[in-house]
Order: sequence, then structure tokens, then C-alpha cells
Amino acid sequence: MELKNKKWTHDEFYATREEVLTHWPTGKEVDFAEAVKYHENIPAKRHFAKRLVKAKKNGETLTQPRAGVALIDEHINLLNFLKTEGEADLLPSTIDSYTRQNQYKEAQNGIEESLKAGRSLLNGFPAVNHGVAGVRRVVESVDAPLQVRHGTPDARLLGEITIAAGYTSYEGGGISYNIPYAKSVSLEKTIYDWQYCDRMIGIYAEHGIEINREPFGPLTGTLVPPSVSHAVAIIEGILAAEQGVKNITLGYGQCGNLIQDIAAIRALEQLAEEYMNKHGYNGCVLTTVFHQWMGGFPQDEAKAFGVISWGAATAALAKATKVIVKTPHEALGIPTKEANAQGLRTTKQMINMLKDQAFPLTSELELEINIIKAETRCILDKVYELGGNDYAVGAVRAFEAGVLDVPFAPSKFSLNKILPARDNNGAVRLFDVGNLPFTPDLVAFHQDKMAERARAEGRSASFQMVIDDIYAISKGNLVGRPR
Ligand SMILES: CC[C@H]1O[C@@H](n2cnc3c(N)ncnc32)[C@H](O)[C@@H]1O
Repeated sequence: MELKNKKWTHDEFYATREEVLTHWPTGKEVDFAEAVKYHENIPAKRHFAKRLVKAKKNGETLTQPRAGVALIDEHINLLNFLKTEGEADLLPSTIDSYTRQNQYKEAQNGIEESLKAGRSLLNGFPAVNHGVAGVRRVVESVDAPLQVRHGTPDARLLGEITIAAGYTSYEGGGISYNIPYAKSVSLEKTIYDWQYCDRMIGIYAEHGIEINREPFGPLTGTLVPPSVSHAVAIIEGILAAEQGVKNITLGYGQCGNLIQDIAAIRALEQLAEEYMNKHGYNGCVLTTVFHQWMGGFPQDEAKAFGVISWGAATAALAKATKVIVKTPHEALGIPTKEANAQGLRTTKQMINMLKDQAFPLTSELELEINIIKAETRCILDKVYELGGNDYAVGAVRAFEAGVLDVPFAPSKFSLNKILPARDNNGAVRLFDVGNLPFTPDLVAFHQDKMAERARAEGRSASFQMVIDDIYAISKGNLVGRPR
């Protein structure tokens, strides 16, 4: 396997596909020509890419939950409940952890145990085991655009089966579904395997079927600085576009300071357009997704609704195309369908009350946009250079050098040298920039912001601030002030 950011030939793809479809017996059900025909008859209102384009044009912020249970009928009931009771605009199928690790035998056990127990004993929907026929039952019973949400380093068979069954959007990427989700899976292999997924969607596009792709923006979801998540998102967008993907949603996980989060979405839109066009992918339709706070949540449900509302308000003011919604059970585990629907209705109320309001382009907002763009450019341009003008090769080398570095990542391929902490207004800054290739003025900006908080708190900037900030929101605050 020689990794390079180059579109796979049909021969390379089809040779690999033969092997991929043998990874589980249900792979035999994949019939590309039949799948293309099936997709041709999916109506626009159930078509993810079309619904996103319409939302972008109309300035809507669409709502989408996470949701997945073991058995098909229950999964259909769950999704329909979230559409009717939760007023969800877009629906997921969140895939279970066994499937994410390609442990289909264990997933099969989970299905059998769930049948016996009469309730879901898996933490998501085991789509590979259900196969094209089973997954298609979901597609035909749910009247909404459907997306596969997961965390799978090797997502090739999962993609083949769910897209053939009629799902019209696929989340993930070779970096964003490795670094936060795996400990020792080769980054080179996952970037290569995700080129397969993207090439598959590129081949559907060659047959007139437009499937949306969404790199996983939030990464570890714990104080990830906007420039780090944007660099990964834009690299994965470029890698997907090179394989022929035409409709991409780039994501970002809420940090909690309003100015920084609105700036992050604006900077992401502007930089993604700039870099995609610079590298010749002008034909790509780009949208954004804002993830409500991905870190620790308060156990108290009323306080959890406060966090959800703040994420909803920020998404609306940032004018993100889509918002991924949390639930009041976030601190407890997999939410009940009722709790999931409550998070969705809370979010919908906030979006509806804010859709006629615009956040002004203040000097603070402009400064924050420029800071995020400058930082992200430093990283992207260094990655490109390290890769000899190749983002795929560059990404692998950048992680080795700490030029890309994701805080609190389980992967041994992330140096974990950077240390984020909040400044005195709660924006996420870098207490330690690690090996990020920032210019001296950007490094100084972070040092000044941390020093400002240290003075205000009467303590020196320290790792203790990082720890305090990790727990702050679950304890009812944003900034982890000393007790
Ligand atoms: C990325 C992590 C997020 O996904 C959520 N999640 C994971 N599996 C499920 C699931 N099966 N149903 C609903 N939410 C889920 C989890 O609560 C967390 O908010």
C-alpha cells in the first residue's frame, strides 16, 4: 500500500472491493448497479445532500440527533419517534461499538441477546449484520434523510452495505475516526481505507448519485482548539474531494465561548472554500455542522438542558447548516427516545427564536476569525510541505512531528504535547502549543490570554487549569475557576 492523495483508478477500487465484501456474509448482498437504481428513486426530501443544499440556501440550521439500537423494528420506531416527537430534520443511525471495531461476530451475539432480552443490548445499530436487506427496511420505513454515524477506522464494508441500502450520507474520515477512536491503528492504513470509502462515494457520484460526506469535526471533543479541528476537517475534505466526493459537510465541536464558536464556523466556511478552490475542487458543495458540547455534561437534567440550549443558540447565531443535538441523559449514557426528543425540541425552540436575529460582525468577532484562520493556515501549509505537496502523506508526517496534535487523544500516533485551557472569557487557548507550527505572534497571543486569566485568578497558568476546565461544565460552569 503506497499512500498518496491521488484518485484511485476503477481497477484499484474494484480489486479492493472484492476483498472488502468478503469481510462478512452480508457483503454478498451489495449489488452496485441495483443500488444506483434504488438511489435514483429516493425522493429529494429523503436525500441528505439535497436537504443540506436547500438549508444552506434558505439560511436554515437543521437539527439532527444521534440514535441507534440493536434491532431493526425498534430502530425504526426510535427514528420515527425522533422525527415526529423530536421534530428532527435529519436522522442518524449511530452504529454500535462492536461494528466500529469490525467485530461482527460479537455484534451478532448482541443481536441475539437483544432478541432474548427484548431490549437493545448494543450501544448502536449493527448495520453490517443486518445487511442490505435489513438496513433497507429502515430506509423504507423512515421518511427523512438518513446518515450513518459511527467511529470506525476501517469503515469500508459498513459503507458499502449502508449506502447500497439507501443511506445518503456517511460520517467519518481516516484521521477523525482514528485518532479519537483508536489506540494503535496505523494512521496510514485508516487514511488509505477511507480513500476507499470516498472513492466508493465518488463512483456513486459518477453514476449521478450524490452522497454527502461529513468528516468528524469534534475529534476528542475535549477542549480541541478550533485551528486543530479545522485543519483535520479541511484535510479530510480535500482527501474526499480528490476521490470524487462532491458534497461535504465540515464540522466543529462547540467550545463554549460564543464569540470563539461563531468565529470558528465563519472561519471554517471561509478557509474550506479557499483551500478546496486552491486545490481545484471548486465543484464541491460545502456545508457546516456544529456539534453541541461534546465534553462532560452535568448530571442534573435541568442544567443539561442549559448546555443543550447554549449549543443550540450558538449554532443558530453561527448560522451552521446543521446542529448535532445532545440529550439530558448525556451524563448517564444512551438516552431514552423521550430524552433524545426533548433535546431536539429544546434545540428547535432556540433555533426558531434566533433565526430572525443576526450576530453583528464586531471587532472581537473579526479578531477571533482572523486568529483561527491564521492558526489553521499555519498548520495546513506545514502539513502540505511535510507531505511534499501531498496532504495524505503530510498528515501522517504531521502527526509524527506534532504539527497535527489532538488533545487527550487515545491514539499513540498523536504526540499529545499540546495543552489547551480556557482564557478568562472561556475561549479555548493553548497553555502549551506543543509543536504546532504557529508564528511567534500567535504563540504570544495564547501566552497573553493565559497570563490574563492567571492574573485574574491569582494563580499561575498551570496544568491544574486544564483539569479544572475539563470538569467545569459538568460542574455547572464554563471556566474552571479555582475553588
Ligand atoms: C459521539 C458521542 C456522542 O454520541 C452519543 N451516542 C452514542 N451512541 C448513541 C446511541 N446509540 N444513541 C444516542 N446517542 C448515542 C453519546 O451520548 C455522545 O453524546
